[in-house]
Amino acid sequence: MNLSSPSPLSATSSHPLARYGWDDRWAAEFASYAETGLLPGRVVRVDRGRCDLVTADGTVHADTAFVTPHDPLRVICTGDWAAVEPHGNPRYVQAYLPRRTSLVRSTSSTRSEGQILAANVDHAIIAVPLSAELDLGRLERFLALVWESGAQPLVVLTKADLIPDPVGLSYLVQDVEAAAPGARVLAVSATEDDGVEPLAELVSGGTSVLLGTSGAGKSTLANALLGEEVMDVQAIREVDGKGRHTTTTRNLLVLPGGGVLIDTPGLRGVGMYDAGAGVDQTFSEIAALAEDCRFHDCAHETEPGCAVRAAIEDGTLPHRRLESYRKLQRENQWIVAKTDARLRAEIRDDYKRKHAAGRAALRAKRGRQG
Ligand SMILES: Nc1nc2c(ncn2[C@@H]2O[C@H](COP(=O)(O)OP(=O)(O)OP(=O)(O)O)[C@@H](O)[C@H]2O)c(=O)[nH]1
Ligand SMILES: [Zn+2]
Repeated sequence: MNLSSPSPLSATSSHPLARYGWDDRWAAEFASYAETGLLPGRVVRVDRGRCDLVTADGTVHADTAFVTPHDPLRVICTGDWAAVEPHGNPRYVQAYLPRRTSLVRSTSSTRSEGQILAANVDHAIIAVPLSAELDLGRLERFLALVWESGAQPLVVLTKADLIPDPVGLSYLVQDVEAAAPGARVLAVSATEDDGVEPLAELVSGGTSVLLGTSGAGKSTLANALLGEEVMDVQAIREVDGKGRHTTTTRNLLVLPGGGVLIDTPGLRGVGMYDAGAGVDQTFSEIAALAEDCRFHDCAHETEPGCAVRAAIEDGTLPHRRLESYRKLQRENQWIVAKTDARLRAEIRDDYKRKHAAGRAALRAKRGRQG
C-alpha cells in the first residue's frame, strides 16, 4: 500500500472529512483513539483555551486544556488532526496526531522563542509582488522557513499584470527560479484572473498557506482561489456554550477546486526560527557545488580548489547567493544561540580562542619585527 498517496477508491475518500485532508494514514494513526470512542476532527481555529474543529458531525467547539503544554511548539494549532470527546459541556480535545509538517516562527527578535503557526501544511505559497523591486534575500528567508517546516514551497509572483512585457517577465521568473532551487515559480495576476487556475490545480491535493509581506497580494490571491462567496459561506454561525449564536471565522477553508487553505493572522510577516536545515536546503546548489571543493570543510574564502568560488567566477553562481547564504546562516546561528545556552557558550569560547590566537600571532609578528 502506498501510504503517501491514498488511492481515490480507498474507503477514506468518501469520508466526510476527506475534503479537509483526511486520508488512510490519518485514519490508521487515529485507530487507537477511535477505539476509545473519540471523534477525529481538524482544527480550523484556536482561540484562548478553546478551538473549533470540523468533525463528521459538523463544527465542534472544544476545550484545549489537555493539548496546551508549556512548550509553545507543542500547543494545538490550526491544521492539527485531533481526538475530541463525543459529548460533554465543554467537550475536551484529548490529543492530536503527530504532525507531518509544522510551520514555526520566532515570536520576536528580542525574545527568541518558537511559535507554531500551522500544522500539516503541504504547500506554502510565498507571494512575491512584482509591484516592487524583487527582494530575493527576503524570499530566501521565507524559503528557509518553509523548507524547515517540511512543506513544499511554491513561489507566486503576484500582480503579473504590472509587467506586460512577456520577455521582461520571463527574466524576472528566471531570477526568482535561480534563488529558489527545488521550488515551483509561477506568475499570477489575481485581478486579471491570469494564472490562478494553474495555481488552484497545484494546491488542490493538500493543505496550503499563504506567506508574504504586507501588500504582497495575499488576500487578493486568497479571494481569487476561494471565490468571495466561499469566504462568506464559511464565516459560520454556531451556538456557543452560553446558547447564543456567534459568528466565527474559520482560519482553515475548503477550496472550491479541492484542497484547503489556512489563513491565520499570525502567518503574516513571519521570521525564521531555528531553520538550519531549511537554510541549507534554500541554498542547495551551493552545497552541491561544495562537494567538489578540494577540502571537505572549505569555507569558500581563500582555499585553493574551491568549486564554489570557481562557479562565482565563471558566472554560474551569483555572488549574491553565497553572501545571502552566509547572512542567513549567521542569523539562524544567532536565533539558535539565543535559545541554546550551550551553543552560546561554544560560540563565545570559539571567539575567545580565535581572539587569543590572533593576539598570539600579532605578538609573534611584533617579536619578529622587533
Ligand atoms: N495590479 C494588481 N494589483 C494587485 C493584484 N493583487 C493585489 N493587488 C493590489 O495590491 C494591494 C495589496 O493587496 P492585498 O491582497 O491586500 O495584499 P496582502 O498581502 O493581503 O496585504 P496584507 O493584508 O497587508 O498582508 C491592493 O491594493 C491590491 O489591489 C494583482 O493581481 N494586480
Ligand atoms: Zn569551497
